[in-house]
Amino acid sequence: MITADLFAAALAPVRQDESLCEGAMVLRGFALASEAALLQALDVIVAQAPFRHLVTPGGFRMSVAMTNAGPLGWVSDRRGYRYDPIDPDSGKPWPSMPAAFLRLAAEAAAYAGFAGFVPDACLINRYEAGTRLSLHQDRDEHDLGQPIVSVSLGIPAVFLFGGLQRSDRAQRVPLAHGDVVVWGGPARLRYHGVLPLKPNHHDVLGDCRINLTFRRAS
Ligand SMILES: O=C(O)CCC(=O)C(=O)O
Ligand SMILES: [Fe+2]
Repeated sequence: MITADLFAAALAPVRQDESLCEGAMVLRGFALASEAALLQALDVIVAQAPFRHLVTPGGFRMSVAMTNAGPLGWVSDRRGYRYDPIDPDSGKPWPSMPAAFLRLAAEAAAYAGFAGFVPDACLINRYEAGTRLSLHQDRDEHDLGQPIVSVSLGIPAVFLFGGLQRSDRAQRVPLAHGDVVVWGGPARLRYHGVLPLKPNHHDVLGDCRINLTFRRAS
């Protein structure tokens, strides 16, 4: 039955997942199936909590513009980094976590081996040409047993995925619209960042890249 097998192989969805290390995976195109729902939900969030440039505790304006959805939002100011249920710009709770966000995050986490992921924070980053995110660890979350799920939308970027020490050599991972990266378990505290974006254009999102990172903050 060679022919039938060939047909089955041709019809199976093409998934090209890449392992970055134990506990970390790139799921190519994983978010494409829910693209329309994600973008619609994003519009609702940004209307309620517009993108803004936060200030680091050291007093520098971050080049990435940020907002949040969910019960907790990540904020930075002169007092430090923290999760806060209130948007400091509006004085109101952050926009609620859309169902399409929750579902995608849970599905991607489960696919990468982290079943039962229920994020309570989605940090939304907007990058333009030249914007970068320097190497850092995501370590403000209470339960480091839960993974991070990161969804790339819009123009491409090069993601840096390093080791457990800042000085460890980082892998350069090109990320395109719809790609999802999941890291947890032994990879949860790996340093990571984003190289300065090259000017580019995306049909739906224009000249920017939007990244959603789902976290269990509490
Ligand atoms: O934009 C990305 O791909 C990574 C974002 C990130 O590391 C973060 O928001 O902590
Ligand atoms: Fe991060």
